[in-house]
Amino acid sequence: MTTPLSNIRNFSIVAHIDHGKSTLADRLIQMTGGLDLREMKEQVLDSMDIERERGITIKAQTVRLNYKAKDGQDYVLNLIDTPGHVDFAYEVSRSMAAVEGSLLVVDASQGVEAQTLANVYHAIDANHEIVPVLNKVDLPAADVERVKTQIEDVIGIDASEAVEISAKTGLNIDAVLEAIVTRLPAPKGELNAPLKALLVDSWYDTYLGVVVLVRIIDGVMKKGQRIRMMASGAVYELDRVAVTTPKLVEVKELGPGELGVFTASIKEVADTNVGDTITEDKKPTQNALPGFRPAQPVVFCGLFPVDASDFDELRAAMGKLRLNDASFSFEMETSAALGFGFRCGFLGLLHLEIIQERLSREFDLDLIATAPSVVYEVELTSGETMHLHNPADLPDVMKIKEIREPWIKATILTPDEYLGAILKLCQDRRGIQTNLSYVGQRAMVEYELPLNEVVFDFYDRLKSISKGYASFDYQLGEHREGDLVKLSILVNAEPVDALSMLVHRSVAESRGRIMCEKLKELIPPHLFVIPIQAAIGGKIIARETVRAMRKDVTAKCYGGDATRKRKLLEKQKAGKKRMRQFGSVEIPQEAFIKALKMGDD
Ligand SMILES: Nc1nc2c(ncn2[C@@H]2O[C@H](COP(=O)(O)OP(=O)(O)OP(=O)(O)O)[C@@H](O)[C@H]2O)c(=O)[nH]1
Repeated sequence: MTTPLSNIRNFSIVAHIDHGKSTLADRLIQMTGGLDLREMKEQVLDSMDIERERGITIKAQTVRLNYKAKDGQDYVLNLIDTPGHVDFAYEVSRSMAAVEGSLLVVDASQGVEAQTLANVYHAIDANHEIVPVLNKVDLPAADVERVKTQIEDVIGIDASEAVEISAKTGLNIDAVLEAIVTRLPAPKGELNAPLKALLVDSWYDTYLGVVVLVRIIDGVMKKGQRIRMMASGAVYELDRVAVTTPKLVEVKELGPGELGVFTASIKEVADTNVGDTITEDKKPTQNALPGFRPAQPVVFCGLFPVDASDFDELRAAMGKLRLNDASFSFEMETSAALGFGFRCGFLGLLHLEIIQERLSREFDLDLIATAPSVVYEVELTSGETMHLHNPADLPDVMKIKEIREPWIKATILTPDEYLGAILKLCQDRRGIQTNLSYVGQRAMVEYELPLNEVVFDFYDRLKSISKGYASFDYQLGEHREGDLVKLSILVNAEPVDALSMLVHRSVAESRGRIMCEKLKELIPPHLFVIPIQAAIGGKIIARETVRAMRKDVTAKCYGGDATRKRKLLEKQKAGKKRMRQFGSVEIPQEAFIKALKMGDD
């Protein structure tokens, strides 16, 4: 017997980073007996180690709670915990499509902040009923009235009935549960219609294989059923149907309005399309649900093992990561300086750093991330056109008729106060403004921009100059001819292809100078002077020098103190591990990321 629709509530929690979303989720689980205290590890929903250490949520987690309300009825509350960081906005919007309402958590001592706005817009766009929750009222700095006014002025939703809580002490958590029941709508759906379910997410579990998270819209999903993925046409037989509390608990069936998971011996995550509609093979629904646009990579770069013999391990590791993170794309690449590696696409700089951190931590791989690039069309004087993935492969300029670069149509939403700084940023990145209008309190500006001006730090620059309030989306446009030149970086007169990039002639000199200045700070002194140069073709356009210094760290410890000498040499050896040898110069691997940040940080 499935739960009647009127006794189901599906909701997400949206908040600015660190405002208390995960702590509140833990409290709700504790209050509804999802797990007993012994099982309640700190932040039970933030499952990945990196999430716990960085204190951020990456994957949306779903929990089913059983709650006896004050009206004496039993309710099923399905909670989706969503990522707060903008890199994972795509996860947020997908989770929103699966539920009917949101708790908007705002730290009563901080007030409405960047991601509060960015994430609540996702909830508003998904037509959610929104219940404001003021958290951390235990803090002396909490100012409930100010924050209520702010929510009404900045976001434009009524906060007079905001629930005031402390997720830390447990104050008033029961009022949140009552608000979920009384103020959020029950889902709609037809029990006797053909099965129609939304594929919300999928991941790879070492024991269960591919697990798929679904929201049932109509009909019933049960073990043994033959289902069809409407986008791919693939047909599977359900091995098991379950709910996550957050432990996985098998159930006989899932009815309309319910959130749950299934396994069906699906080989890999890539066989599932998030946003797809799932129906019963022999009695399919007539109309599929509106799907999701696949997440588009915003940042592209090359990833290479510091130690070339790690290549096969890197390939295997990336395949495993891809199983769990469908938004991470990669293809093989070779570099003269770095050997074999992969050109990868990410949702943003944080996503890049997390993938790199996971690869080094979970697979013990030391990697180098190279200069970002996009795919250029190079028309040669011979008449043929080549697709250039790697700037290092640019043919001799005498053979090039023209280079065409990909452009995008970008839409930026921002509170009016940041508009000026954003227009300047777009101008500096060769942007062409095509439209400027107002959507409520927000300015909406549309720009055509070269993709190579966006791939690396545009997104982060946009966030930092707008304090995270601006949101950015883009559609790929056509390729256009551009006066592009290859900017090479030479360290100790050796070209480092991993740092070469194609840039517009008008910005080549300033980019070259910034790169040399950064590398001068990032490359440690050696026993000899190291010249660092930027060049276009054979012409040097910028130069810095790394001074020489005595390198014998043990020179200071004389006499018999062998222990100290050994410790110092061990420390020096460990430091070498993360270096990459270029000719006679050792370049630390983080230099490749930091040198490329064009911002002032
Ligand atoms: N004083 C106080 N601290 C709280 C309260 N709720 C959460 N915190 C603390 O605030 C910090 C962030 O809490 P989280 O629940 O991880 O915040 P979050 O919104 O989940 O952050 P992300 O997972 O990064 O999105 C933690 O140190 C919590 O202990 C509260 O009610 N009062």
